[in-house]
Formats: sequence, structure tokens, C-alpha cells
Amino acid sequence: MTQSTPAIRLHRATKVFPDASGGSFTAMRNVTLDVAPGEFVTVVGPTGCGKSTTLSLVSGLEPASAGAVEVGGVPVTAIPRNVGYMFQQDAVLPWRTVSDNVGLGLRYRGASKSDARSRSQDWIERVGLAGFEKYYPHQLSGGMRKRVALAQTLITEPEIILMDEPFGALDVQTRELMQAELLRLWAGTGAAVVFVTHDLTEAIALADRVVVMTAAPATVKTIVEVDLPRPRDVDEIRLQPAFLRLYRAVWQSLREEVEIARQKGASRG
Ligand SMILES: Nc1ncnc2c1ncn2[C@@H]1O[C@H](COP(=O)(O)OP(=O)(O)OP(=O)(O)O)[C@@H](O)[C@H]1O
Repeated sequence: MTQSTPAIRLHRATKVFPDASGGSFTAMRNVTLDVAPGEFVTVVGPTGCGKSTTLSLVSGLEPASAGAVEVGGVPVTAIPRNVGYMFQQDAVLPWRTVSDNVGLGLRYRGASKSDARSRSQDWIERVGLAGFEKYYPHQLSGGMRKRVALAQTLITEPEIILMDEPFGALDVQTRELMQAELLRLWAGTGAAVVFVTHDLTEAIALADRVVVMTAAPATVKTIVEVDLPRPRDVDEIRLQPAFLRLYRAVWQSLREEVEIARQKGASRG
């Protein structure tokens, strides 16, 4: 992958699903978006507009119905190995300890038990869970489980990280802590991130660019450049006038789509 090759490239990507009545439903239409290596992109849009579907195409979980989807310049035909994931419901296994959970991805990739253990120890320390290595997930708070999931994702050093509302189920304070943790841990990894969220403050605080999607079928409506300096203090940054200007720009664009989605929903119901 050369420096000019996007980490992710969607070109007029379209996804049509069969619907329950034997017809079809277009979830995404002509989505065109390049994400550069090391870039943090957040995606916002009305509920059900097709944001998760966009991630499914990049992750190879669903094939595109039309258009192109590439990761590192290579068309996506299967699940790419250099992609890490984090979802609202984390993939932490309840019957494995913190240490085993964090090392899981390395073991799947063929690392020896001792190699996985020593590298997972390093990540456990980086995410602030030293001392909890032998705990099981049910013995941890929601925020601690998210730290496990973060370590689990980052330990395999993915070039691309796809995140679908990863902090959506957390309380506001824990969510803010995890946003700060994510930025701290992501800095310097060189990974490209696509992060789907409903929380505009989160979208702006984390991103280099915020992509606003239209009501279904999803297409890119606006891209707002977030020219706030890094490293960022997510607590502080949201109080700055520049942040409020960005918030207004994103919300103005999104509000129209939320209204359209609501009207479509009302006419269907
Ligand atoms: N496998 C599938 N088969 C049929 N329809 C699907 C499938 N996956 C998603 N859809 C439909 O595609 C549309 C977009 O779904 P998607 O989950 O991508 O939206 P979203 O923007 O991520 O939603 P939310 O904001 O609520 O998380 C929805 O109407 C959904 O019902």
C-alpha cells in the first residue's frame, strides 16, 4: 500500500437487500468515500439509514450489490485480516479471563500461548487493567469490559478499525473516559478508523472528518472537516467556540435527514 493509496475506498457502493415481502430494499446508494491511512472518520445519520451496512461492506461481511469497495487498494472479497472491529455489544468471551480475552486475536492468528500472554500483558497495562488479568468479564464494570475490548482490537495492530457505536451502552461519564482512552491509544498506531455514532459531540471530538449520511438509502450528504488540533482533550474541546461551530454545521445537515427519515417512517406506519 503506497502512501497515496486510501486505507478504505468506497466508490458508488450500493447495497440492496431482499425484503420480507419478496421485494427489495436499497440500504445504501452510491456511497463514495476515501479514508486515508491514519485518518479518523466518524459517521452520523438518521436511525436505520445504512451506517452499519456501510461497515459490513468494508469488513467483507456483506458483498456490495454494485460499485467498488477496497481495503488497502485491494477489492474486498472476503474478511480482510488487517481489519479490527469494535461493536456496541463487545466480543468479550464470558468464560475467558481478561488475559485470555485480550490475547484471543493473536491466538487465532497462530501466536504461541506464551507470546500471546506476554503481548496481552503489555496491552492490559496500556488500557489500565493491570491487576485484573485473572478476572472474568462478569467481575468487571461496563467501562472495564470496554477496555478489554479495546485491547482485544488493538493488540493485532490493525491498519483499519471499524467501530459501530462501541460506547453506545455506557453511561455519559464512562463514555467520555473511553473516548479519551481511544484517542490516546489510537494516536501513533497509524490505523484508519471509521466510527459510527449517534452522538454528535462524540463524532466531532474524535474525528478528522465527520461524514453525514442521508436518510435511507444512505449516501454521503456532507463531509465536515474537523480542524481542531491534536492531541485533544475531549473534555475541554467541547467547550471551545470552534467546536460549537462544527456542532452547528453537522447538526444543521443531519437535522434535515432526521426529519425526512421521520416522515418516511410515518408514511410507512
Ligand atoms: N441483512 C439484512 N437483510 C435485510 N435488510 C437489512 C439487512 N441488514 C440491514 N438491513 C436493512 O437496511 C437498513 C439499514 O440498516 P443499518 O443497520 O445499516 O442502519 P443504521 O444506520 O446502522 O441503523 P442504526 O442507526 O439504527 O444503528 C435497515 O432498514 C435494515 O433493516
